[in-house]
Amino acid sequence: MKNKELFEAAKKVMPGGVNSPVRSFGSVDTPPIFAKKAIGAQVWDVEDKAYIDFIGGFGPHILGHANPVVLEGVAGVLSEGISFGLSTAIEVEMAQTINRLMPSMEMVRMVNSGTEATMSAIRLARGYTKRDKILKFEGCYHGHSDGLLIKSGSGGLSFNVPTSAGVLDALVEHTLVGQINDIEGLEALWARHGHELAGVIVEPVAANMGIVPLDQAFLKRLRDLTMSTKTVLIFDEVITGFRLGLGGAQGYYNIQPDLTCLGKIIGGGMPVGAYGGRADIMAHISPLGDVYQAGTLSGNRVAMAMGLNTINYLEKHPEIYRQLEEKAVFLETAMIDNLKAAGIQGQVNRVGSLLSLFFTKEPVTDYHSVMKSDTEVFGRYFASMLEAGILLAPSTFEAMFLSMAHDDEVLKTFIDIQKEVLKSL
Ligand SMILES: Cc1ncc(COP(=O)(O)O)c(C=O)c1O
Ligand SMILES: N[C@H](C=O)CCC(=O)O
Repeated sequence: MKNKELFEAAKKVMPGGVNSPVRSFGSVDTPPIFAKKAIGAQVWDVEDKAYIDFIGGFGPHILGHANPVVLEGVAGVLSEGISFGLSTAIEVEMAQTINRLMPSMEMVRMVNSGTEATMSAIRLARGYTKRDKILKFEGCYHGHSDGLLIKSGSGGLSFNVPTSAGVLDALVEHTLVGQINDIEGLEALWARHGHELAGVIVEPVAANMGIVPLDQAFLKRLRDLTMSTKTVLIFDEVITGFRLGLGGAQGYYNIQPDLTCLGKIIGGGMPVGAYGGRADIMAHISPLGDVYQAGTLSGNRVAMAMGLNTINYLEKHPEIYRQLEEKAVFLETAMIDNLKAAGIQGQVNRVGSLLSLFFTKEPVTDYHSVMKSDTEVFGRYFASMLEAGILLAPSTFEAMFLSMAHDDEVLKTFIDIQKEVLKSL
């Protein structure tokens, strides 16, 4: 079946024709493609058209799609059974590996998605502190658990439902919302509510309203304030974990949170999540403590094997992070040049191998400047790039992910195509 036929068929049996809203391409007003396969930096759709891919599965494929390194031994794992309702040795190895590379994660609990990780970390913060309120930041996305779907980023922002229907008012009431990079606002909020806060959750690099770097000074102030009130600081590193470096964003910024949430890369593309942190806090998780959290498929062997294959490779080849940085700087510079050549006022934001292009003349440093970017122009840019064989994430509010499979030739092809597309807008 072709893309169009599949979408028509899908819409009859799946809400919006998709299992995750962003995949509908709804916010860029373009019919979606259906993927058939992906290898390296390329994705093919069901009509066998090839695209250079910058979605990267929304983050896990740092080594490129279907990398043999990631898949090694997986067939053997499958043939021995993948979930037993019992613990397995590979789960211990995963926790030890995460703990070695991210020492703030003294204890680790595996779950099946980033959503589960953040939801569980919030519950733990509340159980540990015996307080109700939490703080999140406008435009940050932490998955789709009720209490975090408030002024959120990603699909919520793209589809204009940042605060979801169906979320209890009581949860909205207990979720305070701040602004990233606004130290004064943070201090004012702390003066009023600091002692009521169980936890603060933050993406240390905002990556779900496009890429918006957080100032180190802001993160540092957040760390100091949370310490002063014994509020649990939670870094949501579902995207940044093992992407900005082996030590994640916390290593990159040299700021240690109390709890960390991981996902994506640690499953090598399989459903996965993890949360972990200070042993004295994690000791409140069942069966040690009274904060309950469980999972039939948690720590499943395929996700553990593919995640460990990825992490072990990254650990053996730490030069990868320098190489990714070089690729990303090359791309960033060329994108800025392309914008100039086309006479378009735009902003390229980048942290490590995460990039964003915003169609706005002012620097993008927070939620409000993100919202000044022109989503209609982005829609036209997206559609023309797709037509020309470049697959971008289908929203201004999603990141561009680079992988080791994006070699010079691939990057140059992107740059040449982008130059022409920008001129045509
Ligand atoms: C920062 C962040 N946190 C949490 C999530 C939720 O992860 P998942 O989609 O695996 O539930 C995502 C992505 O979806 C994310 O980007
Ligand atoms: N921004 C989200 C994850 O990082 C996109 C994934 C999704 O919602 O399908």
